Amino acid sequence: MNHPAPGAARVTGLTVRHRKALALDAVDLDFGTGVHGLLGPNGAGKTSLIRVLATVAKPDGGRVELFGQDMTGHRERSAARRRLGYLPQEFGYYPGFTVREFVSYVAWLKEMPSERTAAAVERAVRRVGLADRIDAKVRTLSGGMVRRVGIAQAVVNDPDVLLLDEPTAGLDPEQRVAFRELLRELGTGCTVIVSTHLVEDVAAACTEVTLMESGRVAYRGTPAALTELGAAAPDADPGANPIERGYTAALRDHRTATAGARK
Ligand SMILES: Nc1ncnc2c1ncn2[C@@H]1O[C@H](COP(=O)(O)OP(=O)(O)OP(=O)(O)O)[C@@H](O)[C@H]1O
Repeated sequence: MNHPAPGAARVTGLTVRHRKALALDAVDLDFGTGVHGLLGPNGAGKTSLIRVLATVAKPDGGRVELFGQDMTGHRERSAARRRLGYLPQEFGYYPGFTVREFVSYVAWLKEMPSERTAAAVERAVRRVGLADRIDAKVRTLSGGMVRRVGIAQAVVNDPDVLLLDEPTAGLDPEQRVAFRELLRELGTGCTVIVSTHLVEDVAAACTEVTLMESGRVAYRGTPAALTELGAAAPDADPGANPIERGYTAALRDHRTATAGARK
């Protein structure tokens, strides 16, 4: 039997605890080229997974591999970080920096060659639609614009794995549409993992959906397959859009299966 080649980001038996809370419970996931939407209720474990993949948190159990390398060693983590882009859920920035200064600083942290930095910063800022504010101080920007600066700093090094934790929170509808287009473009050559509560972002931009629930993977498939699941659900909420119905149906199936397994 042929096994597909492992993706650029892979976790096996990944367990993360926060004091008594089990945030991830022996999760196995493999992410290859494309845009992967991470969905799930509050507290499902999405941020915990992204933080481990970004190498900012250590797992309590299991294995994390990026670019085929185990992330236990300091040297491997440092090498992987240069090829990662990461937008945390709560994104820290320096309000007194201009957009250009801040994104350049991140490029420097990623050890980008200095002769490439200026053009890469301009391109990243242009990609998020902030070219006209590049020399504005970050503190003078709106919340949605600051989020876009966060996306720009995450893509400045042309990462091979891009991790975005709720990137569309606070974006206006026009910017969300533009952002989905950027995601689709990025996903053609890179592994993008994006957590969101906006199920329609997943329908519009993702090649694969991973639905988390209570630290486990509840569903994995294409957005089209999730939509089909919703269409087949007997008591679907008529007010919900097709993929939202799929989301609800997949969660319900997972909860039923988990409750059945406990009996
Ligand atoms: N710093 C922390 N201290 C204690 N418990 C935590 C901490 N961070 C997360 N948790 C717990 O771990 C579990 C997973 O949380 P996580 O933030 O990964 O979920 P999430 O899917 O990202 O949620 P949300 O959609 O609300 O952002 C939850 O039960 C949460 O309460």
